[in-house]
Amino acid sequence: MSVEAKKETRGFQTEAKQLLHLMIHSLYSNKEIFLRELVSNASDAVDKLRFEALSNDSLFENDSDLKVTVEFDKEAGTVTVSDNGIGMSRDEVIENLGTIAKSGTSQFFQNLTGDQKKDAHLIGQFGVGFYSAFIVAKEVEVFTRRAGSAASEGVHWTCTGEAEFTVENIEREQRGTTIVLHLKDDEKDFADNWRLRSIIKKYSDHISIPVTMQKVNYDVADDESDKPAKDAAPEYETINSATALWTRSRSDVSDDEYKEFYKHVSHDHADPVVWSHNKVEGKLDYTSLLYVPAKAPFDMYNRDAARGLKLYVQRTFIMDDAEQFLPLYLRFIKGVVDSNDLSLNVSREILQQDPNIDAMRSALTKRVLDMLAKMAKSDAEKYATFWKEFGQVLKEGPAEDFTNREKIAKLLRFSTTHTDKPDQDQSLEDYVSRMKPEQKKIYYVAADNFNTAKSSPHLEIFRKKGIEVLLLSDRIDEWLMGHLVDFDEKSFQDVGKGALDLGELDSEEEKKAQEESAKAHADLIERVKKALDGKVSEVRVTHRLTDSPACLVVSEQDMGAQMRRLLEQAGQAVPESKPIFEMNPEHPLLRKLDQEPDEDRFVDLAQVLFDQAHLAEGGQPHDPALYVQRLNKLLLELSH
Ligand SMILES: Nc1ncnc2c1ncn2[C@@H]1O[C@H](COP(=O)(O)OP(=O)(O)OP(=O)(O)O)[C@@H](O)[C@H]1O
Repeated sequence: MSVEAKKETRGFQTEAKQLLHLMIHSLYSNKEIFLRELVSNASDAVDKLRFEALSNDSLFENDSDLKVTVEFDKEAGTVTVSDNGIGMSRDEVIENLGTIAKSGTSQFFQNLTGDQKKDAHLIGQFGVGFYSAFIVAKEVEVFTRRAGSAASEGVHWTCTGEAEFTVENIEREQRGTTIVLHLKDDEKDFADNWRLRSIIKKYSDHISIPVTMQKVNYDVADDESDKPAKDAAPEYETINSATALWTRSRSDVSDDEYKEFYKHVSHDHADPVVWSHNKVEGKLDYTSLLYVPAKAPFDMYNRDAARGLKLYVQRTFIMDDAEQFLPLYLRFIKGVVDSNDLSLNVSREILQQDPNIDAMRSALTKRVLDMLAKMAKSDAEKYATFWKEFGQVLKEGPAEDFTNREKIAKLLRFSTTHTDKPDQDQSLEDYVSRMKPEQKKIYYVAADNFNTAKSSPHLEIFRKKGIEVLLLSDRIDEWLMGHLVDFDEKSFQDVGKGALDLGELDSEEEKKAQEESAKAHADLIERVKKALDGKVSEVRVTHRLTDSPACLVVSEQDMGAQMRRLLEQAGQAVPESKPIFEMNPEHPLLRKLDQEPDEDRFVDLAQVLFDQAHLAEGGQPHDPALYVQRLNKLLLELSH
């Protein structure tokens, strides 16, 4: 049955056009990567065929010698990459080569700065793929047919890297894909035997199927040696090692090979930061190769974003994004797991139910946590960069993974009053090593941003006594603290919660003085309580303040103030609770208040102090206009 050629010209999606333009310009200094990308895609296509053929042998069409072939024609100025993999249907060609249907694409474009250097870096994180062909080609032709389809359902796609591409149906005997690059005039040097071979060796050695090229004729003069042998039937030879990299022993794989393999599995353009390669034998039999990327992907916080490892069973590719092997808080890890125990027709559903997968998941989780701990120990600078990219995700860990709470806690980094800098670079072990002998708890303050945390009135007594406090300002921090409970047998204490109990950090005299102060100010406490009329649950004198007149505290059982604000912003119902108002009776304003005979002015001043306590912790007065009125009234009286 012949299929109508149906030639059509289509426009690229606008973003694809922009991406193409940007890529051609920003990757100009590393042009040869186009071959890596095309060979990588070809190898993925072969993996997919092998997988689909597990349940439908006929897809091999009597040709199960799976490989990628690279050819060139010096005179015509072309380089051709062919595979006998899964191929594409007409719809798939349009879908895959005419749109960039990736989540995060629009964020990517929002992040572009116009500065070519910075943007080149961004494009690295995005992955360049098929379009990189246009770095060296003025025109790209794709000939393809999906495995299992009729020869008449071949497809021919062409594009000159401008706004449009064409597609038409063609007859194609051979299943799989052939990509022909018509090189730009100044890139014709790529149509060269030795150049192509060395690029394949450099970037595609780890590809597990053979990457072949035509044999060269060594018997002729040097200038002829880059021409294919003139035999009747051309002979091909394999250029790469063609063994799955993870099956090789660690000592046989160079760092560069590990890095190139990472780029193949992750579609990332940048080098990974660290990796861990392990064979496990015994009850379970599997190999894993896990990588930590250098940069967080744009869609790390998108719930639907792809995550997980590439799963192989006895070296046969089974699926991408197998998410059952690692917990969500390690979703940034890339790599491969190859099991000898699973069945070749394993599905996502089966993976979810298999108890062996749980065992692998906890082993792989430990492996990743150990790899991170090792990096933190051996290279603080590297770890700091890692933390900047992925720290927020790791903070989800203690809530998700109770068993590894202690291990994860050791990996956390914080800002603290020890450095008073926004950089999160202090570990809990650092904190504990600096604790005073009498100190029993790890103190923290949580606020909307670093500056509010750092200037929180709750810290005044801690600063005076030289006690270190963690300064938390990430959205997830209070959630994290709710799940950490303790570290090194020391519990965590929010300095804005409950009555301040410094335990042995306060001397007996100090404790006595506090009790006496409370008694001496009983009248003032009553008056303020009346003035604040139902807005607070309690009024008391405090000794946590040295410079501020007053602050707010929530009771031990109540939700922290920062968590409350976050939930309110998200439109969630938050249980009603009133703060405790703590005053510093030694402060001149409080002394003045204590002696204020005019009841109206007393109420105004008490209300202003209450509203200011809200402001100081990054909150809002309940009635900002009324606050301003009261404050102005007091200021005017002052100037009389
Ligand atoms: N040789 C090929 N055979 C079959 N399908 C292919 C081939 N090359 C590309 N494709 C299809 O085109 C899609 C787009 O390829 P492209 O290289 O742009 O992106 P990718 O490989 O998915 O990811 P990345 O851009 O991160 O490399 C692929 O996902 C694949 O479905």
